[in-house]
Order: sequence, then structure tokens, then C-alpha cells
Amino acid sequence: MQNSELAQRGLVLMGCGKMGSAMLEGWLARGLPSSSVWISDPNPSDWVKAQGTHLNAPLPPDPAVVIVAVKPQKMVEALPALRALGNGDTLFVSVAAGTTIATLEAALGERSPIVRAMPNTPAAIGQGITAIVGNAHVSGAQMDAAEALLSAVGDVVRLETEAQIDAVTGVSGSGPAYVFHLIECMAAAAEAEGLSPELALQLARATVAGAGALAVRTGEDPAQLRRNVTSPNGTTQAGLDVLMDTDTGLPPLIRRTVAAASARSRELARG
Ligand SMILES: NC(=O)C1=CN([C@@H]2O[C@H](COP(=O)(O)OP(=O)(O)OC[C@H]3O[C@@H](n4cnc5c(N)ncnc54)[C@H](OP(=O)(O)O)[C@@H]3O)[C@@H](O)[C@H]2O)C=CC1
Ligand SMILES: O=C(O)[C@@H]1CCC=N1
Repeated sequence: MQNSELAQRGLVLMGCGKMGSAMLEGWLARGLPSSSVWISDPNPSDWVKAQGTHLNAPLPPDPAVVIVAVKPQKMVEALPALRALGNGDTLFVSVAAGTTIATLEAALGERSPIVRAMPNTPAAIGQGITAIVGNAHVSGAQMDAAEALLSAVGDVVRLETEAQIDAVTGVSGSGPAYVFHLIECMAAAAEAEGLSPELALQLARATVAGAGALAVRTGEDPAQLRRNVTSPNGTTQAGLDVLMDTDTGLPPLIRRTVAAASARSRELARG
């Protein structure tokens, strides 16, 4: 990223909280010079302050990319500060849940190239996944640039329609929180079975991390990986009889969880 157009023209990051910081950490780790980054955030963390970026300084006149990473509720207040950069060839990438391309076009200028993206926080360690969809003014080269930028912090998938992003938000945008809660629940259950809190958390965290890594590295059907653990009439079978119950187990619970998050994304889009 050192010699890229991004490094030369600059990247503006509006909003550098949890998601903005996660992506920034990934980009800096992959060679984006901190001198090429302009951050606008009223309350930057100590970590952000220590990165050597242009922090709350006047913005460059023609940045290659502006990342919008403020909460959807802060958009109305935040976007006017970016309008002077609109309708040109600065590419805007918004990661906000539930803020539509139409809303962004209205605020930034109808001819602005805009990519709507949904990343997730594992971006901080280069293991995120981001879904992207562009408006009519995004050129092929700009779509490729957005993909390259987000590829630096994990996988990238292109969506066919903007409407798909609500489901993406419910699955992979919010999903890390579901997995962290799984770790919490497994640790609590281990404690209830008599293990110390430290050992319980160590077992739960390593099990989720190891199972995730195995699923990714082997590319094996997760159902087969599950069967590989399950001895006939053994311990796993006894556990899965509870977990996979179609009325009271994980399938209906996860279905309701993802549906609620996706519905909230659609609700935010309605304003
Ligand atoms: N967290 C996640 O896992 C994911 C988040 N997202 C999206 O990313 C966006 C940010 O979320 P998240 O990082 O969690 O939220 P945070 O609240 O952690 O970060 C938002 C940051 O923006 C700052 N901010 C508020 N107003 C302005 C402004 N006018 N100009 C510049 N900065 C401003 C906030 O400051 P202050 O705290 O003072 O208000 C805060 O530091 C949201 O739109 C969310 O939907 C998308 C995918 C995953
Ligand atoms: O909770 C939220 O609204 C944001 C979007 C996806 C993850 N965090």
C-alpha cells in the first residue's frame, strides 16, 4: 500500500471508533503510511492518537478514498463536512449499517462514487469479511480499488443488489458478537460443571478458535466436521441432541437472531 494512489492522494477516515480502528489497524499493519491517513473523530482513543495520522486536521483537497465509519444515527450531523469532496473522483466507502446509498448520495452529491460496505471487527487481525456494493457512479477501477483496500483486512465479496446487505449485516457484520457470546456461554457452562473460571474460558476460547480455523483451513463441509467429532452414542451425540433440537435448539435460535439483526438493518434504512 506504500506506493499506491491511496498513499499519494490520502485516505480520510470519518469516525474512528471500534470498526474504524479495526480497519485502520489492519491497513497500517499492511504498509499504508500513517502520513497518508486523515482521521476525523471528536473523541479519538489513545491508540488512535498514537498512530501518527493527521488527526482532526483540515482534510486533503482530493483524497483517493473517504471511509465513513460513524454510527448511522450520527450520519446527518457528520456527512455535510464531506460534501465538498463529493461529485468528483473521490471514492466514498460507507460501512454504516442501514444507511442506504440513496441517503449517502443525497448528502454527498448525486454524482459521487459511493460503495456501501459491511465489514466486521476481525478486520483488526486481517481476518474480516466485507461485502460491498457500489452505486452507478463507481467505475470498474474504483470498485477494484475498494476491493483491494478491504482485501487488506480480510476477504471481500461483491453483492448483486444493495438489498442483500441487510442479511449480510445480520450474519457477518453482527456475527462476531454471536460467536463471542458462544464463548461466554461455553465458559459459563464449563464453570457450572465445576471448572475454574480461568480454565473454563481458556477451553471455550481455544475450542471456538480451533474449530473456526479447522473449518477455514480444510474447507470441509461443516456438517462433516461435526460428524467427525461425533462418536455413535458418545458424548457429542448427547450434547448435540440438545443443541440441534429443531424446536428448542440452536437452529431456530440462530434463525431468529439473524432475522432480528437483518430486520433492524432494514429498519435503520427507513430512518
Ligand atoms: N462495530 C462493528 O462490529 C461494526 C460496525 N459497523 C458500522 O460501523 C460504524 C461505526 O460503528 P462502531 O465503530 O461500532 O461505532 P463507534 O461508536 O465505536 O465509532 C464511531 C466513532 O465515530 C465518532 N463520531 C461521531 N460523530 C462523528 C462526526 N461527526 N465526525 C467524525 N466522527 C464522529 C464517534 O465519536 P463519539 O463516540 O464521541 O460519538 C466514534 O468514535 C457504524 O455505522 C456501524 O454500523 C459495521 C460493521 C461492524
Ligand atoms: O451493531 C451494529 O449496528 C453494527 C453493525 C454490524 C455490527 N455492528
